[in-house]
This record gives sequence, C-alpha cells and structure tokens, in this order.
Amino acid sequence: MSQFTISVLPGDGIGPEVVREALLILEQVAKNFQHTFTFNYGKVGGVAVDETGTPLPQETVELCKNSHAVLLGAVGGPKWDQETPERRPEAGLLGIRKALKLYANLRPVTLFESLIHASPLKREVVLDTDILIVRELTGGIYFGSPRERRQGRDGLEVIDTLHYTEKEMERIIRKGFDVAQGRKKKLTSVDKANVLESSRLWRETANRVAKEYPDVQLDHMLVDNAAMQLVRNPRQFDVIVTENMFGDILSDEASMLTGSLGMLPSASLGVGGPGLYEPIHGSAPDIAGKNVANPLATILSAAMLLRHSLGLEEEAASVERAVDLALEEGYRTQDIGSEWERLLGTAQMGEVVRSYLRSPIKS
Ligand SMILES: NC(=O)c1ccc[n+]([C@@H]2O[C@H](COP(=O)([O-])OP(=O)(O)OC[C@H]3O[C@@H](n4cnc5c(N)ncnc54)[C@H](O)[C@@H]3O)[C@@H](O)[C@H]2O)c1
Ligand SMILES: CC(C)[C@H](C(=O)O)[C@@H](O)C(=O)O
Ligand SMILES: [Mg+2]
Repeated sequence: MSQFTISVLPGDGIGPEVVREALLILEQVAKNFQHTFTFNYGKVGGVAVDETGTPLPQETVELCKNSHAVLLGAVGGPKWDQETPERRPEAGLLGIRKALKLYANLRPVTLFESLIHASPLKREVVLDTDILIVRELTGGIYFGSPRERRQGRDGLEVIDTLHYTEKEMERIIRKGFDVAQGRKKKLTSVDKANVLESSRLWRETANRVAKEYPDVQLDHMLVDNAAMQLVRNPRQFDVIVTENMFGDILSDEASMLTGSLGMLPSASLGVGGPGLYEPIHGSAPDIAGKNVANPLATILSAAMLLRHSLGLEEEAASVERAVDLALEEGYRTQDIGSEWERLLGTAQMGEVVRSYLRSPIKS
C-alpha cells in the first residue's frame, strides 16, 4: 500500500472529458491494489487565462512540483486564438513542460491488434506497428529567442529562432539509445541535416553517443523521408529520436497507424522530478462537450504515469490489458468505429474499460 499525490490539469475543450475517465480508472486501480492517490486540481490553458489572466498561474507550477506526477488533458481553442503570445493557452503547456524540465517526451505508437481495420492504411502496412517516438520537448524552435514580428522595408517580417545546445541534443539522444536498449535495439535519428546547421550538430552528436552503445543499431533519416517511410513501412522503425517540432508532427502522423489520434498517450520526463502525462491530441474544439471524444489516449497516459512516475508496473499493465479487452470485445468510440460496431460515448467507453480492470493476481 502506497500513497501518491497526482496533480490534475484538465485544461480546455475535451480535456476535462477525457481526464475524468482517466481519473476514474486511477481511482479504481487504487482500490484494486490498495493504494491511496490524492488528486490535486490545477488550472492551465484557456481556463486559467479566463480565471487568472495567465495560462500558467504560479500556483499551478507549485502544485505540480509538489506532486509525484501530473495528468494533463489538453489546452487551447478558438476562444483564445486572438490572445497575445503570452496569454495563449499553448504557452501554459509549453511553460509547465519547461518549468518541470521535461525534456524527454515518449510517444508510443502501438497498434492494438483489434484496431487493425480502424487505420485508413492497409492491414499489411500497419500490422505489428510498435514504435516509440522520443521527442525533445524543451528546446528548438518552440523556445528560441529572438521571436518577433516587426515592420520591415517590404512590410511585416517575423523571426522564430531554432536554438539547441549540444548538451540538450546529447541528453535526448542518450535517452533514445537507453530506451532502444530495452526494446529491439534499433534507433532511427531523424533530422534535416541536408539543410539545417542544428541538424548537422544533431547528427554528429548521435554518431558520437552511438560509440557508447555498440549493441544499438543507429540509422539517420531525413525528416521528409521519415514522414513517408512511416506510412510506407512502419515496421522498419523501433525507436525514433528527434527534435521538438519534427517529433510533434511525426507523432500526429504516426497516430493514424493505430487508428486514431485519440489512441496515442505520452509521458514527458525530466531529471528526477514529477513526470507529466497527456494524450498527444489537443482540445478538439470540434467535438468538445459532446461526449464523443476517445478517452483511451488519456487512459493509456494514466497507465504510463503508473509505470514511469509511480513505479507501479502491474497496475499499469492492468490498465493496458483492460483497454485491450474492451477493444477486443468490439467497443469503439466514433473515431475508431464503424456503424456496425458498438459505438460508445466518452463516459461509456471509460466505464467499459473500468469493468475490465482486474485486481492483483495473488500467487
Ligand atoms: N497537448 C495539447 O494540449 C494540444 C495538442 C495539440 C493541439 N492543441 C490545441 O488544441 C486546439 C485544437 O487543435 P487541432 O484541432 O489542430 O488538434 P486536435 O488534436 O485538438 O484535433 C485534431 C482532430 O482530431 C480529433 N481528435 C483529437 N482528439 C480526439 C479524441 N480524443 N477523440 C476523437 N477525436 C479526436 C479532433 O476532433 C480533430 O478533428 C488548438 O488550440 C491547439 O493548439 C493542444
Ligand atoms: C499545443 C502544442 C503546443 C503542443 C506541441 O506542439 O507540443 C501539442 O501539439 C502537442 O503535441 O503536445
Ligand atoms: Mg502536437
């Protein structure tokens, strides 16, 4: 029996709907395995802007720092599209990642076998998809300075800066090698070394670090080719390591190998502090408030939270197994289903998954 404190940041749009289901799952897990989880709610994103004037109140940062892990829904929406950069909901998400120093974003792209027909891609292509995208999360063009919009001689001009230190590259590449060692020992480093100086240093760094991991096969791939290879032959990939923006784009693309963006969870890890767990999708304003969003990405993120931040492997596996069983039985939300399958709403899908959760197996 253990006690853990989890910060909960539901955010905007479908965020609160999918987080609710993940929390009900965690509560059931706590009961089944006799743990005590204390959930502390905080505000981030548009709701925080509306209530406090900033997308990341200091109170939220403190709350997260004083917890074992953070569960986040999603931020953003058209309501805040005209806000200044500092008041945009997305700045809250980038801010909490930075404040917690969460440089390593793990995005597993794993196909549940029963969803093989949910992908728009052919069965032969998606079969056995099991990729781990390791995305750098606190550097690159997302955080570069200067960033500005100014009046130039020919009208407006803008600057975004792509900045990385060699150290930042090295630690994420090392993470890629480390996780590859626990998998099929194949690491694909994705860059744009034919154009970008940052990518040239990235490639040099990957080659240097590779010498310490002789058991891992390292390949380099240009990002445009990687985007194509992901849908041509995803089985060639084991672990992909890449910088912030490439990882963002490739992971949304890769989600379709598993049937839907609503299936992909993520873990953002730093150096010892609390990890942050969130689905890779956004606030989906087009379906918010309709009880149709797929909660599985968030439920699977809760499983990652149990595994990576709380060290509860059996509990995590029980959640993943419950998701698998629900899908095996044909239960579907609309994004992964067809009329002839058992189409459920967000809350109903959560309920079905809960019904498949099992208590520990006593030996
Ligand atoms: N981590 C985050 O908080 C995050 C991630 C991405 C986008 N966003 C923000 O979300 C807002 C909307 O962005 P977007 O529309 O480009 O991306 P999105 O991920 O919110 O939605 C893209 C498409 O996928 C669908 N979708 C997303 N999640 C789903 C789910 N769980 N179940 C079923 N369908 C799902 C949506 O309905 C939409 O059609 C923007 O403000 C953006 O900045 C936030
Ligand atoms: C909302 C946005 C800032 C965010 C990102 O680009 O990191 C999102 O797309 C994600 O993938 O988590
Ligand atoms: Mg994204």
